[in-house]
Amino acid sequence: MTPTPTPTLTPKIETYASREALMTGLADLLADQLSALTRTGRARIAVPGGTTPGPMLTRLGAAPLAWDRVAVTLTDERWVPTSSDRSNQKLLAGTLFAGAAAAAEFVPLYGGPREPDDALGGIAASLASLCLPLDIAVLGMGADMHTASLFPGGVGLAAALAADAPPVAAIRAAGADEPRITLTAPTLAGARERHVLIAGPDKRAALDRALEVTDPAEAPIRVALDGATVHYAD
Ligand SMILES: O=C1O[C@H](COP(=O)(O)O)[C@@H](O)[C@H](O)[C@H]1O
Repeated sequence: MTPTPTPTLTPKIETYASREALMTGLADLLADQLSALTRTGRARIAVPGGTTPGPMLTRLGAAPLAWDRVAVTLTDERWVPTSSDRSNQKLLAGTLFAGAAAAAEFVPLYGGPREPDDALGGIAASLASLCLPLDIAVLGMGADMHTASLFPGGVGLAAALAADAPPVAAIRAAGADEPRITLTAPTLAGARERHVLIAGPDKRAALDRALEVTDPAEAPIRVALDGATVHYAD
């Protein structure tokens, strides 16, 4: 397995005056990009879960665009029932899909109650037919430099970082409370547009660290940074 090479990276960094401006600014930018895509065809977007993107997803989901031409998936999912507060799918239900975006086609990454490894093939096939290649990937990042569920030190990380990795992989990591399923490095890097959403000085420091190291296994966010725009507020 050959790791995805990550050269010197120089993402564009957009700094916003406040978190509110960050959420609004990124949501409006994504709505513009999706609108442009749906004017001539279909659009495919992956969005993050976790604690940060809720307000951005709510505003994006209310945008008046042709959502029936948009396929949405997650960058990653926690392997928990969709009723769990840990579920990224549940987050989307209460934010993005609470608005006009309910008309979009959603491609879930959770396929329980099986083990994630047993569900990967079916999920990869759904993604390939409905959502890949991605037009837009919106990513979060943890202070440990993980993105999606590509956790440093995770079991399954090397396979998920490989240049020839399938679209999704299962990950188990000390930093994750439950097994995860994640879009892999080539799937994320293959998105035509990549936006990274981070808030707070801890994550800004983590981004700076990630730009200094060379090994994506140490700083998995690196797989998405080449040509990406990082959207940041304190
Ligand atoms: O576990 C996850 O973490 C990252 C970062 O989340 P945050 O809570 O620090 O904003 C997120 O992007 C990912 O989708 C999520 O599953």
